[in-house]
Amino acid sequence: MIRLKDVEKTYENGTEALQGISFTIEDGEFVFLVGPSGSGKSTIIKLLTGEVIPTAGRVMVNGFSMSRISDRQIPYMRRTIGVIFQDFRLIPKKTVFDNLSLAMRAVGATPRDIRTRIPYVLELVGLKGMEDRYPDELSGGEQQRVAIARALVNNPSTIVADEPTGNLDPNRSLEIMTLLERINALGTTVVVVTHERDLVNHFDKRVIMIDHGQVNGDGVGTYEV
Ligand SMILES: Nc1ncnc2c1ncn2[C@@H]1O[C@H](COP(=O)(O)OP(=O)(O)OP(=O)(O)O)[C@@H](O)[C@H]1O
Repeated sequence: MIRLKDVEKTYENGTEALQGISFTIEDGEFVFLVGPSGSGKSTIIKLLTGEVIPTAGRVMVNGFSMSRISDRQIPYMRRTIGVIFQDFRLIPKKTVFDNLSLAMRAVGATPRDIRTRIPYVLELVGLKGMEDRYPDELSGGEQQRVAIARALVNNPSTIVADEPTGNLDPNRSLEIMTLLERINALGTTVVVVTHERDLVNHFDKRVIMIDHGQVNGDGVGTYEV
C-alpha cells in the first residue's frame, strides 16, 4: 500500500513542489497520476522510490516509512518497487538478457533463478526469444517492453512509471499501457504518471489530478482538464 499524508516537498532552491498532498493507493490498484507540467508528478514518483525525502508529512510505501527509512532498509524497500522511465534507461552495450540479469544479480538472485525468470518475463511483455538483442536492435516500443521486463524481473508488488509512453507514437503508447493493465490484472499495483489525456480516457481507471503541488481531483472517470 502507498499512503501520502499531508506531504510537502520544498527543494533546496525554495521551490514548493508539493504543498500538502494526501492519497492512498491500495494493493492491486491501477492509478493514473496526471497534471500540468511542473505540478509535482515526478516529485511524487521520486518520493515513492526514495530519491526525494519529504520536507513534511508522511509517505508510506509497502510498509516502509520513507521519512524515517534507514540506509540499511532502502535496498529492501526498492525491491518492492519496479520503476519505468520515459527514456527506457537500458544499458546500450548489454544484451536484453544482460540488462535483466544485472537487475537480478543486484538483489542476489542465483544463476538458476536468472535463467528461469528472464524467459518468463520476456514472454509476459511480448518479447519471447529476444534475449540476445542489443537495445539499438529494438524499436522504441520494444525497448520500453524490455524496461518493463526489467522493472518486473524481481517480482515487485508495485510498478511506478514516469511518462512511460512519452517517447512513443500513439499506437505503441496504447500497447504499452495495455501491457501495464495486464500486469496489474496479474496482481501488481501500477502507478502511471502521464499527461496524455486521450490515453488516460481510453482506460476506465482511477485518476489522481495534481495541480500546483496539491490534489485537485481523485476518482474513476474521464479526465477533462
Ligand atoms: N531538483 C529540483 N530542484 C529544484 N526544483 C525542482 C527540482 N525538481 C523539480 N523541481 C521543481 O518542482 C516543481 C515540480 O516539478 P516536477 O518535476 O515534480 O513536476 P512534473 O509535474 O513532473 O512536471 P513535468 O510534467 O514537466 O515532468 C517544478 O516547479 C520544478 O521546477
